[in-house]
Order: sequence, then C-alpha cells, then structure tokens
Amino acid sequence: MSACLIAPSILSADFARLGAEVDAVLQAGADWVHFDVMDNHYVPNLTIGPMVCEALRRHGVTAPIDVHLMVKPVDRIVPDFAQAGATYISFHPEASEHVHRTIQLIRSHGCRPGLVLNPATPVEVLDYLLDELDLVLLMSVNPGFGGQAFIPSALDKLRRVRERIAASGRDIRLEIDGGVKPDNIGAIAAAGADTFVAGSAIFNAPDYAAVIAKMRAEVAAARSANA
Ligand SMILES: O=C(CO)[C@@H](O)[C@H](O)COP(=O)(O)O
Ligand SMILES: [Fe+2]
Repeated sequence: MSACLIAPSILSADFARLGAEVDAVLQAGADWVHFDVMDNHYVPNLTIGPMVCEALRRHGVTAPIDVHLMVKPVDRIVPDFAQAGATYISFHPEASEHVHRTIQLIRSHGCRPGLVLNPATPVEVLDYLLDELDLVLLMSVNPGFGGQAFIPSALDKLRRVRERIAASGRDIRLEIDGGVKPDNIGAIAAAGADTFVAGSAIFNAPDYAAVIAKMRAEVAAARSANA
C-alpha cells in the first residue's frame, strides 16, 4: 500500500493570509497542497487561478501542488498551470471534449495527470484511460464548495477503483475529496484511498498539526486492522 498523503484543501484557508496558511499546514505535517480551481461555469463558485499558484511557488512553497480543475473547457488553462508550478493537474471528464487528449496535454507540459469522478460518474469512465493516469480523484461531495457532508456511496466506489488500479499494475494514487474528517478517514482508508483531501476539517481546527496527526493515526490503525 502506498504512503498515506494528506492534502489540505486551501479552499477553506484564510485567503487574506494564503502564504502563511500554506506554510502553516506544511509545517503541521501536510504532504501536498490541494488547490481548488472553480470557474462559475462548470461549478457554481469562483476561486483562484494560475497566478495564485505561481505566487505560492514564489513565496517558497516546494511541496507538490495538487491542482483540482473544476473548469470548462479544460485545455486552455493547462499550459498556464504547468508554467505556474503545478505538480498534479486533475480535471473532470464532463468538462473536456477529448479526455485522452487532455491527459496527454497535461503530461506533455511536464505535469502528472489525474481524472476526477463526481459522485454520480460511473467508474467505467476510467476504461482505456488508467494506463495514462497518475492519479484518480474520487469526489465524495458534489464539486463547488467546501464543508459538505461525505456521501457514503463513495466507499464502495473507492473499493471498485482500488481493484481496477491493482489490476492495472501501475502506480496510481487514489485520492478522495469531500467531507473527509478524523472520524471517517479510517473507513475511507480501509476502502482503498491513499491520498486524503481535507479542507474544513483542517483549516477550521484550532491546531493543524493535531488534526493532521489524528488523521494519520486513524489511517494507520485502519491499515493495520485490515492487514
Ligand atoms: O473540490 C472540493 C470541493 O469542490 C474540495 O477540495 C473541498 O474544498 C473539500 O473541502 P471539505 O469537504 O474537506 O471541507
Ligand atoms: Fe478539490
């Protein structure tokens, strides 16, 4: 099983102090920075773009930046995020006319491609694509907002995607996004996730290090119970 990675979603950070917030979660033990990009078109909310990603790199952030694109169309913005220092770029298949081509575009710009499945998107969308992907991101809420409740059917979907990843023989991260908290992360890990996005659970907590440590401990306990 791959290492457990914690990716705080900066959607729930204090945007007025973004650099300091990102420094604080990384110092508190986070592995990645999850960067939610919303366009008020594919989803009904508007957030941040490549200039903010570049500003974080200029600020000195060296951790992987995990860009979650909730934009339509996708391709036009990919080179800008690559230039801005994105590590992973993930997108929703519903937002791209040619999903395979978008994946290739992301890789050709030196980034790692990921595909995001909404709660109602069937796992079959991964057919013919797993060989090209470095990450599958399962949404456990509908995209657009932080602070929503985890949708339980994501657990079964995690198990099904984990089986497909195992069958592919490739090293593909399985990331979960939406409503992840210390009290459900164990069940999420047991279902097969190895990369955990958490926005409100981390940024609304008084002590980032304590909540990240609690999440890691829950994942470790679930993994040893399943071993
Ligand atoms: O992509 C999204 C929402 O569309 C997420 O990354 C959220 O920002 C996660 O926030 P929490 O559910 O953990 O509060
Ligand atoms: Fe996200």
